[in-house]
Amino acid sequence: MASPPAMEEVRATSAWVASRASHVVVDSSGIERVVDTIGDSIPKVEWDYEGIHYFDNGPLTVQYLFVLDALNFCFWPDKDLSYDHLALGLKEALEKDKSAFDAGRLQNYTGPQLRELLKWPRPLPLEDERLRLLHEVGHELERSFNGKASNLVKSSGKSAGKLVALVTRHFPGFRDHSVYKGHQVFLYKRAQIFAADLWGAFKGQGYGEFHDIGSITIFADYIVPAVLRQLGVLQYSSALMNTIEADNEIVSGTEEEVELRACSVYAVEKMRELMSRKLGKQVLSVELDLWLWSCGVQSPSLRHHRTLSIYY
Ligand SMILES: Nc1nc2c(c(CN[C@H]3C=C[C@H](O)[C@@H]3O)cn2[C@@H]2O[C@H](COP(=O)(O)O)[C@@H](O)[C@H]2O)c(=O)[nH]1
Repeated sequence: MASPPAMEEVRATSAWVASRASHVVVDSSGIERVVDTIGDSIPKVEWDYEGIHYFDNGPLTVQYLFVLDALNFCFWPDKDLSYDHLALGLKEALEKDKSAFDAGRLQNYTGPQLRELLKWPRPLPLEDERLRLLHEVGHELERSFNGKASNLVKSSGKSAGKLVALVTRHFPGFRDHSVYKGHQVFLYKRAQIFAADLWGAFKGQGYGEFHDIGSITIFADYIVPAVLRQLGVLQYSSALMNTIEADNEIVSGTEEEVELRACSVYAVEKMRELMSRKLGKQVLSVELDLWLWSCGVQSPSLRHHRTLSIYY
C-alpha cells in the first residue's frame, strides 16, 4: 500500500540525503549482518516498559501524550535530565491535577511553573522554547480542536500518516524539516512519535488504532544514530567521529546533522525491506525504533551527537 503523502515525504527525502551524504555512510553489508544475526528474533520491547507514562485509556491520555511529545526534545545539555523525567513529571502533575493540561492552562505556563510541574530544580534546556511550544499547543488546540488533542486524533480517521500531516500543518513547532544541499528534507520526529505513542499506549485500539501504522518511519533523535553506528549500519567520517567523541556541538541544519538523522531513517527502511525479502517477515519501523532506542538508553557510555534543537 502506498504511504500517505507526509510519510512519503519523509521516506523520499531521507533517501535523497543518503544518496548524497559524505559525512555518514549507510553500510549495506552492516544491515545484512544485523538482519542475519537477529534473524527472526527482534526483541519485542513493550511500550512503557518502565511504567513512566500516564494512562487511563481515555482522552486525557491523548492530551498527556500530545503535551509530552510537544516537549520531547533536547535533554542532553543537562546531564541529569532525561526523557524519563519529563514523562514521569508530567504524569505525576496530571495525577495531582486533572486540569493541568487544559488548553487554557497550557497557554499560560511560566518557566517557574513548568519547573515546579516537573519538579526540576533549575531551568530546563531550551526552556523558553519549551514554554513557547506549550503555549502554541494550548492555543491551536483551543482554536481548532475544541481544546482537546483527542479531537485532533479523531480527525485523522485512523490514519497515522494523516495524523502526522494534521499535526505538522496545525502546529509549527512539530514541523521538523531542514534544507540540505538546497532541498527540503522532512523527518517529523515528534509528530511521528506522537502517533507511535498512541499506538503503543492504546495497544492499537481506540485512539491508538491506525490502519497504516506501517507507514511511520523511525524517529530520528540523537540516540538511534549512535546505536546504528555501534551496530555497523552507519559509518561516520573521521572528522564527524572526532566531533562526537569530543562532545562538540553539531549545529542544527548543518550537512552533518541532517545526514546523521536522514541516514538513520533510510538505513532502518532498508533493514525493514531486507527483513521482508530474506525472512518474509513484515516488521514495523516503530518496532525497530523501540528496540534500537531501548538498546541506546540502556548503554550509558554510548556517545551521541549534540545539537541544540526543538525537534528531537
Ligand atoms: N527514536 C526514539 N527516540 C526517543 C524515544 C523516546 C521515548 N519513547 C518512549 C515512549 C514509549 C516507550 O516506552 C518509549 O520508551 C524519546 N526519544 C528521544 O530520545 C532522546 C532522549 O534521550 P535521553 O536524553 O537519554 O533521555 C530525545 O531525543 C528524545 O526525544 C523513542 O521511543 N524513540
